[in-house]
Amino acid sequence: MQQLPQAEPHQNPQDNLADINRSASVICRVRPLLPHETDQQLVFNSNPNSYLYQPVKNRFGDVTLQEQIFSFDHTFAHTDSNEIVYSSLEFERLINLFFNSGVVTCMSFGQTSSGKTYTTTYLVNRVLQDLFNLNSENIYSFQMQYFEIFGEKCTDLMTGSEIFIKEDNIRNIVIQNVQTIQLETFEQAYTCIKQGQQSRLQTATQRNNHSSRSHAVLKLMCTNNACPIADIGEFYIIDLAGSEGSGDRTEHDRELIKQAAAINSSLMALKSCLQARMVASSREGELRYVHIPYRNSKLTLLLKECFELSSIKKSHTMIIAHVTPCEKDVKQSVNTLKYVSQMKIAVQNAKILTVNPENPVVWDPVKVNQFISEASNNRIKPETITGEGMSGLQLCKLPEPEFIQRAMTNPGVGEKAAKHIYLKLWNKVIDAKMVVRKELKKPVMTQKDRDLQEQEYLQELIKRSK
Ligand SMILES: Nc1ncnc2c1ncn2[C@@H]1O[C@H](COP(=O)(O)OP(=O)(O)OP(=O)(O)O)[C@@H](O)[C@H]1O
Repeated sequence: MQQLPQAEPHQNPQDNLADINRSASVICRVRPLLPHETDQQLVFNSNPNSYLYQPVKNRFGDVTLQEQIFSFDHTFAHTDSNEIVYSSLEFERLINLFFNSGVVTCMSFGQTSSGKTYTTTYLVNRVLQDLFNLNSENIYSFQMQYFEIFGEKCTDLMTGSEIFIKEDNIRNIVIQNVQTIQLETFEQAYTCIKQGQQSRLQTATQRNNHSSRSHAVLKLMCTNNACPIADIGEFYIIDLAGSEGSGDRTEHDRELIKQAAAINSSLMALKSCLQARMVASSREGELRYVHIPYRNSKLTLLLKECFELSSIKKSHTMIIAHVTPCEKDVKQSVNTLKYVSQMKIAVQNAKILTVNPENPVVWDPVKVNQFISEASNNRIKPETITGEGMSGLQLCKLPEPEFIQRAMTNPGVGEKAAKHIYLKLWNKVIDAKMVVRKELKKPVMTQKDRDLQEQEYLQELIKRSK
């Protein structure tokens, strides 16, 4: 068979990585051949794109390698170590976003035995190390939740109890019955995670002696002790269960077939959301609003923020596509690369919403107090509801009975009046949502529009200088 061209030397991805705020990056990692795969041909090359060499037979029976190219923000060859992956992807920037109330999601995607757990385990340890190293002045406190999703069933990996992933009344995702662990040192966090990993659903399959049969989600949270009203930062590190092609399942028993079906169906839901997200991004104007079916699985419900066309939160989603270098896995590898590289196109066109000051969710404590005073004609003292101060998001998260009870501590304020103020707040939330919908339908600015705007701006400057 034809020789595979040599992998290009490792490159610095700095310029390739997408903007860290409100965006995403797509990465590809190829693992090396394993000792039992020495009879397999390496069919990958990488950097700066991923080239896949698909073996094809011509009519004379000769096998040649046909090149396919996929575009990623960064690719790692089979020779790159875990530390090269970690340092090249500039996790420090993601940690900074997390410290600044952002939502970071890093997920490993790919077929069974492609190296997802190998990469994720290392990333988790390095992120935890850096969290504590970068927090030497104890400005931040960290908490973690660690759970697995198997089909529609979610289990806390620390306690073994069933947990529930749901949407609350302001469409935030909440996880009920999960244990939140306060993290004090790297060593304690490391021990907790090791313990959780041992509880994860794993089975020996024909492709992997320790195949993960569930999606493992580590959710790290960060509170800013210097600024209690700052939103909590969230950092999700997700080791997805591997997809299995028919060739990977020939020796499966009943239980394994059931597991494979559950894995493949939730990955299918994830792929549908990625696809819908891409369609939405590639459209303009009225057609831009596309339904993203994130409620179709617990996994996609949890990842809702990653598919949002627009959000007021700063976020970054990193998807690491894992592939094996083997010739026999080409079909599955093409599938993985195709789906994940779509996300790059989607993200390039992501829309950043202008912050609507009328949206209670973005209010600062001063604006919150002003609203309570004005809406109640000064009958309610704001501090009776907000204590030492509350952001708008915190106010919206206050359960209705609690809000009413606090408001009624003011003389002369009855239940009806308290409820009225609560409804006024919620009307504002709903009005803000309608504005978002309208904004999404606005056409996205083309390069031509931007050039025109630039020209007008220059002319204006010239006029003023005269
Ligand atoms: N980059 C790498 N370098 C060396 N060995 C690797 C690398 N990536 C994976 N491996 C090895 O390949 C095997 C399969 O890896 P791993 O269990 O991480 O796959 P996986 O994608 O998580 O599989 P599954 O979806 O079945 O859980 C393991 O023995 C692992 O040590």
